[in-house]
Amino acid sequence: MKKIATLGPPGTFSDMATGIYTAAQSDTFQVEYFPTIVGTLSEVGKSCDIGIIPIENFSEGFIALVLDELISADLNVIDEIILPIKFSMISNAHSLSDIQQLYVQFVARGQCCEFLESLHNAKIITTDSNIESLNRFKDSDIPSAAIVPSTSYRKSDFPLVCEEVNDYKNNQTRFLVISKVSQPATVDADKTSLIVLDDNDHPGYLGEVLLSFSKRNINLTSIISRPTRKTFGKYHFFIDFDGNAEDPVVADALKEIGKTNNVKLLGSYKKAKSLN
Ligand SMILES: O=C(O)C(=O)Cc1ccccc1
Repeated sequence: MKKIATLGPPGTFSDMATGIYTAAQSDTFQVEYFPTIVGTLSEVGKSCDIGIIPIENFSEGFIALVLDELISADLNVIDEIILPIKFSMISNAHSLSDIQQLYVQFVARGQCCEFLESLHNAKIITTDSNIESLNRFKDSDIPSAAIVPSTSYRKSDFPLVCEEVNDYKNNQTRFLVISKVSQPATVDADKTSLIVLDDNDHPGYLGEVLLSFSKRNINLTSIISRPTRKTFGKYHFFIDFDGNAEDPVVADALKEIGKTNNVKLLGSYKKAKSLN
């Protein structure tokens, strides 16, 4: 049976995304849980065949440490999943002003800024997963709180619950399905991800890359840079676009870009539908 790595413990949003993915596959998978996002990624191709990790929140943007891992590791993207994300705050205190400490996962923190700003007395403790926040809160013996997935608790168990503490009602996160072994793109793959690695900086560098797409009418869906962390002012570019790398027009664009740039093709896969 194939093994799939995801962020644990069970009940995280990553676990939910994993459930959606596995339910749609003909293969059966054994889910293996890891305590951190980077730890999850590092098990892909080792103890696990594939992995599922969050890559982008619709308001906060990309998760930098995932982008950095994709630059340095030899991994392929084979699918994506978009999940609605709703957070609640649960507490053992009776009023917000009594809360002394609050646990929140480091990605979740940026999605609940307004609510967290309103808590003046609480010390914020960041965690690696939303279920770690839940568990550490349950273990605490002082007035505490946690930001947790709205599906992860029973309202009647806590004296104080604030629902939908996420800044945006329509909050959602995109997850990638990652594989070490490159897999042939499915026939319905209509999106491609790549990284243009900065080792050819010159005037017009990015413009040339973009022109290879625009002159072929290929629609970019995202472009983002990450610093090389070797020299100030040097960046790698992550580009997502509509189309399959095996489509002749796309292949032609990639060939042209590849002539003068070091391109890391992450993969072509079926684009997930954004939720309204
Ligand atoms: O901790 C989780 O539940 C995760 O899967 C990471 C995460 C955090 C915030 C939004 C989406 C995913």
